[in-house]
Amino acid sequence: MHALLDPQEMGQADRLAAEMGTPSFTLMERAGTAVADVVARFPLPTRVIVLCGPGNNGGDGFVAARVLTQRGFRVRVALLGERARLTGDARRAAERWRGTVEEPAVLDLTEAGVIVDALFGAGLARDLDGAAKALVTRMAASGRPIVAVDLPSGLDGATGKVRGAAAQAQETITFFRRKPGHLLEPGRSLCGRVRVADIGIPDAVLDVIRPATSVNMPDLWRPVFPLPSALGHKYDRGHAVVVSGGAWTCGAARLSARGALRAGAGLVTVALPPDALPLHAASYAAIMPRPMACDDDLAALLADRRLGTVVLGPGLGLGAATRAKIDITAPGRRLVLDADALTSYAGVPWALADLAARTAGLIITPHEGEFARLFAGDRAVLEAPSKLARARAAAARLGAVVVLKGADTVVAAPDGRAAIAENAPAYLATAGAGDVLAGMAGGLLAQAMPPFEAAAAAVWLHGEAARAAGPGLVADDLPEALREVYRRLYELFGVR
Ligand SMILES: NC(=O)C1=CN([C@@H]2O[C@H](COP(=O)(O)OP(=O)(O)OC[C@H]3O[C@@H](n4cnc5c(N)ncnc54)[C@H](OP(=O)(O)O)[C@@H]3O)[C@@H](O)[C@H]2O)[C@@H](O)CC1
Ligand SMILES: Nc1ncnc2c1ncn2[C@@H]1O[C@H](COP(=O)(O)OP(=O)(O)O)[C@@H](O)[C@H]1O
Ligand SMILES: [K+]
Repeated sequence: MHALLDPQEMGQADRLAAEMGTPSFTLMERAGTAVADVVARFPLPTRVIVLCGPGNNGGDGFVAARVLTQRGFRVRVALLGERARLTGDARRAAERWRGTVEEPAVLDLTEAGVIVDALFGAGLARDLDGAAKALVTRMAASGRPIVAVDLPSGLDGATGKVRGAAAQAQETITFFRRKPGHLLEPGRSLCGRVRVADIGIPDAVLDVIRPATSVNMPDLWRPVFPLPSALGHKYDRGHAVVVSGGAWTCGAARLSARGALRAGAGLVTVALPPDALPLHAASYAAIMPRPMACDDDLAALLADRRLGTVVLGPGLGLGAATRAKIDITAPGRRLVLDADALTSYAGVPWALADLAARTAGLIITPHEGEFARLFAGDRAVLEAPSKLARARAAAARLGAVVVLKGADTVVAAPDGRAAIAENAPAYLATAGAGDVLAGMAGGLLAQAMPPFEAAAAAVWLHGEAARAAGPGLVADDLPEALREVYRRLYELFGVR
């Protein structure tokens, strides 16, 4: 699993590594050397300025400065704070640096060919202000390439938020595993290219730490991903239902239905108002339209308990009529709720929690606007410290899997597991893309994937489909592009 460690967990990894035989100063030596390796890609005789902070991030900077000097670079080192106040490993690293330690104020940062930002990393404890903020602001204004040690200083590794100030890095070198702040915006953008250095912390520490957050990658959901079997048939591959709006708004449900089919659902039924029939029939011949002139028709259709998975929301309209359809559908079924379905619960998340308890599994797929509307007034959720924490709090509140969308889509489960996506290209933000995603999640849920894994797989596949379709994509391209993505995924999973 591509685990992500928050700063506390990273500290634990550090301590466990020491218990398993690798002293923390050895880790610092390796970390600083790894930073030097990255900086050494700049050509000799590049002038390097290393800005060290008062803690171990600064210690890494001292090590990097020493190694770079040995390799022939011209290195100047400045320390934020007093040298006499350095302690522990950082003090030892500073003692091994034989050159001058300057005041940051005397340096012209624009003279640097590259700046090493070793001011603050995992130990950032509060917003930058005073001299620290001024130095980071100067560094940002220098226009020089910056290599950040662990994190751009001022970026919070747990949240991806900027605390006071942070300078755009060209590259960031972090250690052992990435942190959530490397993936959550604006952190991801600020880090530039992120490299992960192996500094000798054994993977076995993860068995103790058991991190709950990971990058959304296939290894997260591979064990439960539905692969077609030679002995199987379409009825083994799940039956998803998409509930459609009328003729004027049914494009959204058409996209969802196509997403569900291409994600591998064996059958997709669309419950639709009669005026939407020609449009759905023209969309995919493979979908099965069923008339839904009134709620009783929906109830009659769902009397067939094999229709166990339902997608509701895209283009469905707001308010009581939509809530009524959701009420009819929920008991004992797996549901994906998106768009209008979510806004129909604006400000009453507890009603959605009640509903979730009646389902056999619920995934919700809000974008930030829908999320804010749904949880309006719920400060514990809306004011949680990061997008990751908000999604987790929401999942716990609802007893549902929450897909909080965006460039850094977070999937969170009520049990605390969470995954952050990093594969969605910016051009995925286009009308209807979310409708396809909801359908794909429904398609995977129908194939008996558990809700967290179904949601995570849908998000990853959706991002890959966008990349496969390429720039200029419209939402209609996404289900088609899934064929290529599945072909590659099957290869990866060894399916012939
Ligand atoms: N864990 C590992 O396995 C490994 C970790 N390694 C490295 O250690 C780094 C973490 O080191 P760290 O814990 O010493 O914290 P660090 O980022 O240097 O900052 C703490 C210092 O900053 C200060 N300070 C904080 N906020 C401030 C503010 N807003 N404004 C001003 N000052 C502020 C704070 O002062 P205080 O809060 O005590 O007043 C303290 O002096 C990690 O990022 C990685 O580079 C590697 O060596 C390899 C192995
Ligand atoms: N900047 C971005 N980079 C990558 N993906 C994005 C970005 N912004 C939004 N997305 C993705 O685009 C999709 C848009 O969905 P949504 O907002 O529901 O649109 P719609 O309602 O039109 O379908 C989501 O999957 C979201 O994660
Ligand atoms: K840093």
